[in-house]
Amino acid sequence: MSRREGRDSDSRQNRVPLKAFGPFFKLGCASVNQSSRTWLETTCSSSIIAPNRIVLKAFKAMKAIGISENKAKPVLQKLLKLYEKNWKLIEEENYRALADASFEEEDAKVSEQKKAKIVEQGENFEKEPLADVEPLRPLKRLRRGQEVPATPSRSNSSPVSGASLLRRPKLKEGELPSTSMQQQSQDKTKALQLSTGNVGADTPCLTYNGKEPVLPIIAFTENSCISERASHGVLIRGPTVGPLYEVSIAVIHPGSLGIRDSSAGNVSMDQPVGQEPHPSQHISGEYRSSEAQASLTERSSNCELANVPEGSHSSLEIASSTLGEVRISLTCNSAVGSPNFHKPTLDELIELMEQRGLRSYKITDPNFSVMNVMKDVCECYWEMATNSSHESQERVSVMASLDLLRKSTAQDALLFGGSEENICMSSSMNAVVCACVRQSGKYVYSSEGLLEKEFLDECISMTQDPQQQCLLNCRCCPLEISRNEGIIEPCKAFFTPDGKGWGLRTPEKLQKVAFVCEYVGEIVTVTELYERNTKNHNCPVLLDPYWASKGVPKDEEALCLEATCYGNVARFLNHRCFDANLIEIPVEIESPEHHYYHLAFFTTRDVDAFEELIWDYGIDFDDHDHLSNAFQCRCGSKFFRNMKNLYLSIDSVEEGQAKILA
Ligand SMILES: C[S@@+](CC[C@H](N)C(=O)[O-])C[C@H]1O[C@@H](n2cnc3c(N)ncnc32)[C@H](O)[C@@H]1O
Repeated sequence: MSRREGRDSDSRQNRVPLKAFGPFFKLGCASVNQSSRTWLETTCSSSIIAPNRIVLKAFKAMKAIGISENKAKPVLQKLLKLYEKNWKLIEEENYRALADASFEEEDAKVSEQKKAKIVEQGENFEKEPLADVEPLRPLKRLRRGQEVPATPSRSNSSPVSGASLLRRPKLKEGELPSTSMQQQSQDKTKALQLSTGNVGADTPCLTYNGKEPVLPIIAFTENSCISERASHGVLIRGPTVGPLYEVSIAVIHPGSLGIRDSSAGNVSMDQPVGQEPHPSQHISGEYRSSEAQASLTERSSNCELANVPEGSHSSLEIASSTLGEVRISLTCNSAVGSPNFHKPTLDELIELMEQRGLRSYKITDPNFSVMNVMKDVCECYWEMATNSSHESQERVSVMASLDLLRKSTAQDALLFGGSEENICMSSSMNAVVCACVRQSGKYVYSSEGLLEKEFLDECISMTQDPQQQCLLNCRCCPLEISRNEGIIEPCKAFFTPDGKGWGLRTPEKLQKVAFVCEYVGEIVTVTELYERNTKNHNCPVLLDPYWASKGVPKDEEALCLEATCYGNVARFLNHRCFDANLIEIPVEIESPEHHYYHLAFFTTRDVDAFEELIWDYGIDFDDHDHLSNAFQCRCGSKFFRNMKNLYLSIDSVEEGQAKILA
């Protein structure tokens, strides 16, 4: 298994398997299929239920949480019809669906009553003197088509011209004031506890006096706290009275999670059955790396707005795959017209879901996090989109992956010390820092993230004619030129006069920075290298620069180049301490991940004709544990590192020279 594969499988293992969270997504905060999405709208006849033991058991369970048989019965009928009499679904989680649906039903009734009352009282309120009017923060924006009011600062008490003013409600004794943002945030915390059914006896409960819409505060019911419910559902209340507001719902944008884009996904409000969603309610995913950096708070505040039409929708769909196989949605009780509606922030929502996950589903994994789950979900349908034969999905996923590739390679190349204009993109998988992009290199992707036609044609012809393989690489790189035009030819092996065995030289004078040749050899693991136990080692070169930086280096994983048995002329290059006339430079050709590279030799200074070509092996001659101890250095450099063998070395050099002269 390659190093890359190894890492991928590791990360897969660390992933929380999605199916483990099945129930978590299915109820309360998420639904998984079309039928459950619209179950509240379904009607059915009462003849479905027979008063048998199973039914009585359901009623008993409802009674235990304060729902009378009379109330539970019609709801159960609907559910049975919807679930096609599948009792298993109804019995799940101690009749969770039935409980939730009963509450919804009840809320809807209360809402109707409240609605009438609020309208009536609102009319009276209009007649009160303006002196008492305190400006309140208007909801974010009025509905499309209405004028958008300027947003007054909360500290500024003077009303902003043209803004619609909302009134602060008068609080009854014992009620929580909501005059400061801090107070609101405390309220939110409490409200969050409330909505998960986790409330202490002394938990205050904000009530509504029925006069005006109040400051947005997270989900409270009017007369009773949500805590009275046994339900654990995430509840977002939308306004059902007064003007229709466009409020920001905590939409989790897959692309803003810093992960691969769930390109096929949509974010939309539920629509009544049979109705197409309005295009404005869809937010198509598009990966933006800058968004990926954004904090959670920023992300939530950047969310696009979704319409919450009056008196409708029990479910807010956060994300879905195009074909609807996967859906994540929030239960949204907009049937109850609570002017106390407060848009939950993403953090609040996550906290709530985590509490829910930990409590209701007894998740014991300390690393459980909703964001991880979301990430998994998005990754899952990313994969679905990638594998799907659906044309648009394919196109989107290809675009996204190219975009990712482009960004990551460009960023990596910059990390490698290049500048943007120096990034060579003349290969589909390549982003190397080199000057050739200035001469002929072009960016191979169009602005839409699609491959340039010319490049595509080139790739196709290369596939059809393997002889053209080299076209994939950057044809202006010295390495490619040398392959095609044979720069290596002038280098000749010769027997050195100073006891180093064979060496390499060129009959031509070489300019400084000239490319000389590539180091070619067998690719073996470090373990294999040691196992070979080659006595007369050529200098093995480690090919993975991150080998040691990834924790404990593993010899069986790290790859290196070994030229003892197979290689090119570079195998005759001898070592010189420090001031060698060649330098080895790693060059990326095919690898997009910067782990493996080719090794190219360039001159560090002008080199005379027939001067030996030498490079610094970079070995530590005092390190007796390693292969470097295999020979005694005779380079004769004044920066000689093999001090222990200094005299031996000089003797040998002189001896060798004497031999040659003779
Ligand atoms: C890559 S090979 C170079 C070609 C080698 N001289 C030959 O005849 O095949 C490396 C080997 O050359 C010898 N060698 C290279 N540089 C040397 C140096 N500075 N002093 C002594 N021996 C050297 C060592 O035996 C070393 O293991």
